[in-house]
Amino acid sequence: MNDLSTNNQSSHQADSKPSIAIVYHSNYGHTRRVAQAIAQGANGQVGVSMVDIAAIDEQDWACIDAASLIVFGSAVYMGSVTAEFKTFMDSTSKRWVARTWQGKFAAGFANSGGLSGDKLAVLQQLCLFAMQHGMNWVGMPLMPTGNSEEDLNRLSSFLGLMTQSADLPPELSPCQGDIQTAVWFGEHLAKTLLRFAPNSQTNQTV
Ligand SMILES: Cc1cc2nc3c(=O)[nH]c(=O)nc-3n(C[C@H](O)[C@H](O)[C@H](O)COP(=O)(O)O)c2cc1C
Repeated sequence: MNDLSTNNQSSHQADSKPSIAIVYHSNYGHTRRVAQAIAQGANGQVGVSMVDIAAIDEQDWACIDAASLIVFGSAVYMGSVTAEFKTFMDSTSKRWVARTWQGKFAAGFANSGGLSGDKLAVLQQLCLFAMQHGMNWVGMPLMPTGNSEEDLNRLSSFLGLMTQSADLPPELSPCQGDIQTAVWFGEHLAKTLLRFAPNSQTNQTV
C-alpha cells in the first residue's frame, strides 16, 4: 500500500519529476518510522512512494517499476532481512530475468534492536540483491557527528542507513539522531537522483 497519498502512482504520471520507491518491511512500526523519515527528506524534490511489502499489490509493483531509485529497508531478524522481506526479494526473480530494474539506482536501510544488531549483514544482503538486478548502489556519505542519541550517523554506517530501536513505541525510538539521519539520507538520495538522472521519469537510468 502507498502511504504517501499525495505521491502515489497517479501523481507520478501527472508530474515530470523522477521518483523514489521506498520498499520496506516492519512488524512493529520502527522500520516504518525510518522509511517515513527517508520519505520526508526526499519529498518535494522528487516523487516518493512508500511500499509496505506486507500489503504489496499490483499498483505498488507498478510504482516500484516506474521508480528511478528504489530504497530497500528491513527490520533485522536473526542477522538477516525478515522472512517477509526475503519473500519479496525472491518474488522479483522474473524481473531479474527480464532485467526490469537494470540501470536504476538503489539504496538500503536496516533497523535492529541491538546497537550493532548485525545490520551490516542486512545492508550487504540488500546491496547484493540490487547488484543482482544490475542496479547502481548509492551509499551513505555522511560523516558521524558523534555517537550520542542526538548525533547524525552515530552508528558510523557508510554502505547504507543504520538505525536502532529500543523496546519502546515507534514514536519514541529510534532516537532523534537516527530519525534526522534518515531525513538526511532521503535528501541525499533525492539530490543524487536529480544530479545523475534528472529526466528519468520511468524505467532505466544509467
Ligand atoms: C524474530 C526476531 C529476530 C530478531 N533478530 C534480531 C537480530 O538479529 N539483531 C538485532 O539487533 N535485533 C533483532 N531483533 C529485534 C528487531 O530487529 C527489532 O525489534 C526490529 O528492528 C523492530 O523493527 P520493526 O518495529 O520495524 O518490526 C529481532 C526480533 C525478532 C522478533
